[in-house]
Amino acid sequence: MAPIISIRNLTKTYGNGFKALKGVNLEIEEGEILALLGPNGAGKTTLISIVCGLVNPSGGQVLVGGHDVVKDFRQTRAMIGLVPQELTTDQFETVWNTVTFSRGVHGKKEDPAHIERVLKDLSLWEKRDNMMRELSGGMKRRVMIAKALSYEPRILFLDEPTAGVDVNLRREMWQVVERLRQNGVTIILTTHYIEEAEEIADRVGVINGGELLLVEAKTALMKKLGRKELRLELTKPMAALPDALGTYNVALAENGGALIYEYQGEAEQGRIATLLGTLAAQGIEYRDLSTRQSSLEDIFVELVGQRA
Ligand SMILES: Nc1ncnc2c1ncn2[C@@H]1O[C@H](COP(=O)(O)OP(=O)(O)OP(=O)(O)O)[C@@H](O)[C@H]1O
Repeated sequence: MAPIISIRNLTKTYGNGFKALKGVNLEIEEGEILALLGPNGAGKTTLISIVCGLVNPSGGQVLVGGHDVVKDFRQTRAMIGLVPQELTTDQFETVWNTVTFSRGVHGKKEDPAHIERVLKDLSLWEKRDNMMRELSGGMKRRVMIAKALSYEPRILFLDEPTAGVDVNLRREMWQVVERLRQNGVTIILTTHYIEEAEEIADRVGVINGGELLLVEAKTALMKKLGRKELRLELTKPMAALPDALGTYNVALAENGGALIYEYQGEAEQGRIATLLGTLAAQGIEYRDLSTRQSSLEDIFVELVGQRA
């Protein structure tokens, strides 16, 4: 199947000479959820803005549904819903009108049944006659999504959908995204929260300094780059590592009270049994044992050299 979005050798140099994108290649399949991670100024918003036709590329090409975003702007824009970071609604308008107007602005003919479905899906139906200013922050964000869905886009861009919202609201938003995916909408979201990408994305792209460092299925990424740690709580603390453990990637922690073996991939995992055998042979006893997998956050820090 042809990808719904195809980005080829995309570059963007702003008027002041700043290179915000340096040759980005990316294909996005219909129905997937892609999370774009990157520190401030990485180029995420620039990339989204070009795909949405709001910023002109300096070089390369973007196809949406097979159409060029510059030449066939109308067709491509109609396929995309964009939920920006800032809340942009009239505070004295009702929820119903806000969402209905948005459909009209995008040139679609009235369809109250569709608006009703969208509002119900986003748990906004009870609030349809309330004014925007009467809503909580989380509800306002959901109205922003409803506005984007009002004209039935096949692709939805969410620019930092949960920036600054509390944990409960964040979880609620993730459920909304999951429901949208079940309806077949392709979703691209930018986020600073690694946990968010870990929770809801199928694939993760990491952008830094205008370059897409990698884009990979989340599970494959965790498998490939993720490290594991085996931790043994020792019965008797050790002052130093015995020579017999010299060939293993082990270290002492907690003033010699714990032994940590860091490993990556199946081969190193296979050495756990030998390591435990060596410990037994040395008379080193432990009272507890646990393993921990490095998170996407650890992987990100390693790639980008800083936190998201
Ligand atoms: N109109 C502009 N003129 C000049 N430079 C710009 C312009 N817009 C963005 N930039 C620069 O391009 C770089 C990428 O910006 P962009 O907004 O795409 O980053 P981002 O990854 O979305 O960051 P954030 O996470 O902070 O939103 C930044 O260094 C920014 O200062």
